[in-house]
Amino acid sequence: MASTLHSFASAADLAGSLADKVADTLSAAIAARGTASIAVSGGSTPKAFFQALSTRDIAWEKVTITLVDERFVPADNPRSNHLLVDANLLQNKAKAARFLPLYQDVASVEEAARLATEKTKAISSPFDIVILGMGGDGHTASFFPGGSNLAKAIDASTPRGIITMEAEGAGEPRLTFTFSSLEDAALLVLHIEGEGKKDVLAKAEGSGDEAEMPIRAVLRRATSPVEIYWAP
Ligand SMILES: O=C1O[C@H](COP(=O)(O)O)[C@@H](O)[C@H](O)[C@H]1O
Repeated sequence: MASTLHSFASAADLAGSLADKVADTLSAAIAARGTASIAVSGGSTPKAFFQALSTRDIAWEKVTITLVDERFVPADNPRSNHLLVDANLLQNKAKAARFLPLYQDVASVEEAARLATEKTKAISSPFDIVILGMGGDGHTASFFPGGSNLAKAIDASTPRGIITMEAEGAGEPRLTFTFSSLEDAALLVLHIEGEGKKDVLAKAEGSGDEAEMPIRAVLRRATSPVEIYWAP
C-alpha cells in the first residue's frame, strides 16, 4: 500500500497536527461505534505529540489506549514505555482513557506475552489508530533486525496478539504486537523526526531484505496506507 509523507517545519508543528488528526479519528470512531482504540509507540520521539494529544477535547472515557510494544520491565522502570505514556499522555483530559499495559508482573516474558494477548483481545480489531516509530536500525514496534522472533512477528499469517522478542539492539526482552495486529489500522501512522531518520526511511524504501530493516514489512505490505509524519 502507498505511503504519504507529511513534512512539518518543526517538531511542535508536527505534534499539534498529529494530535488533531488522531483526536478527529478517535471522535469519528466513537460517533460510529461508541468506542475507539489506539496503540502508541514508546521511545524518545512521541513525547510532545502525547502531551498535545492529552489536551484534546474528546470523549476519552470511551477510548482504550495500549502500546505497540514494551520492554519486559515494570512501569516504574525509566525504560518502560508505560511510564512514558503515563507521564505524557494519560494526563489532562486523556486521564479518563482506559490504558491496557503489555507488561505483566509474571516470571517470564513468554507468560507476559500470553497474558497480554488475552487481555488485549478485549480491544476490537482492527485498531482505529496505530502510531509506529522507527529506530535508526530500521526497527519498528519491537521488530528488531536479528530479533529472536522476527520472522514470526512480521509474517502476515501469524495471528493478532503479542509475542516476545530478544535482540542485541533491544536491551531487555520485549513484548510486541505482531505485524498482523498493526498493519490494518484504520489510521496507520509512522512518526519519525530528524534528518537521520529521514535517511533511514529513504534506505528502507529502497530494495533489500525486510529482515535487515523490518520497517520494510510495514512500508511494503501493510494493507492500510502509511501516513508518514516527519519533522527536522
Ligand atoms: O525501542 C523503541 O524504539 C522505537 C523508536 O524509538 P525512538 O527513540 O527512536 O523514537 C519505538 O518506536 C518503539 O516503540 C520503542 O520500543
